[in-house]
Amino acid sequence: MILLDGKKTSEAIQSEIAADVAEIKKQGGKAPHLAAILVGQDGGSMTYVNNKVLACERVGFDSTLLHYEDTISEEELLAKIEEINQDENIDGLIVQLPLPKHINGNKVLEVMDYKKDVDGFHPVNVGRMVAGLPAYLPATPYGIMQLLERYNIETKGKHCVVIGRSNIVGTPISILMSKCTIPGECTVTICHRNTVDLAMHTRMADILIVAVGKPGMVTADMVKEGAVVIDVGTTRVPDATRERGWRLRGDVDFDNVAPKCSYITPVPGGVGPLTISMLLKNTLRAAKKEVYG
Ligand SMILES: Nc1nc2c(c(=O)[nH]1)N[C@@H](CN(C=O)c1ccc(C(=O)N[C@@H](CCC(=O)O)C(=O)O)cc1)CN2
Ligand SMILES: [Mg+2]
Repeated sequence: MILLDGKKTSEAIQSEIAADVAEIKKQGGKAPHLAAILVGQDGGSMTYVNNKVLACERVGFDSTLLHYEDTISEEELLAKIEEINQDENIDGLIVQLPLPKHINGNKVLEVMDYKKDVDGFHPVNVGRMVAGLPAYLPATPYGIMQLLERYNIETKGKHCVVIGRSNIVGTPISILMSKCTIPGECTVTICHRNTVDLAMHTRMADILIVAVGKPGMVTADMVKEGAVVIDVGTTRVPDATRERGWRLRGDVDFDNVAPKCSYITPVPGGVGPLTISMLLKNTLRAAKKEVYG
């Protein structure tokens, strides 16, 4: 069994990005600039956004963090986004999810300039990804593709089973894995809450990607011998032995599943760190006008 080291891969990608930024600056260009909007005080979201800002500093990007109270109205938030759309200094914009219930996430995405949508969530980027046109790919699926590529994992002709159909992970990764690109060329099955006999499907998976948010839901009996298992779950579960009172758990029962796998991602240290690196990569692509000219 080989552990897919997301931390190491993420560091390698960030070094490549930093070298690219240094070259841009050497040529007299300006640093890529990411703006991040955070609404409210959710602990996980604050950690992720802070980590994004720190990662920007590490690779030499400029960043702007806009943190609003969860009392901000939808109208005010949309107006802020319009402002950033017009700001020529800012290359990429993300709105950290989840948003408070009184704000319509779809409206927020649609008001964003799709050319700055470095999360790849705007319908234009989603549509272009499906059509196989240049687009910003959502960071987590993009990170999974990087892991498969950098570990030279064969995907062509394999059966990939995805559990979860979210717009952030499950749906886009299932599309990317089915495309005629490498990684890709898989036969893909998407499973969700209404799938009958989930284990029957997962046991057929050569590549199993789990993005549900239910700690330990994939048990050893659900996994084929030699499968590649990608665990996207990162749920905070209570743990009195830790100073902070919790630890992260993935969707896969790692201890019992790992011995059956050819490759597996740990949690933490698997897919999560790549989410941040691929956001940086998209921001660099935005600054270089690689996607939209
Ligand atoms: N606007 C967005 N919102 C959300 C996204 C996203 O891509 N764009 N994805 C997730 C959260 N997320 C980034 O935003 C994210 C999740 C996990 C990690 C990560 O590094 N996880 C580490 C552990 C970190 C920890 O100790 O808490 C790991 O798995 O090893 C980074 C980013 C939902 N919202
Ligand atoms: Mg994630």
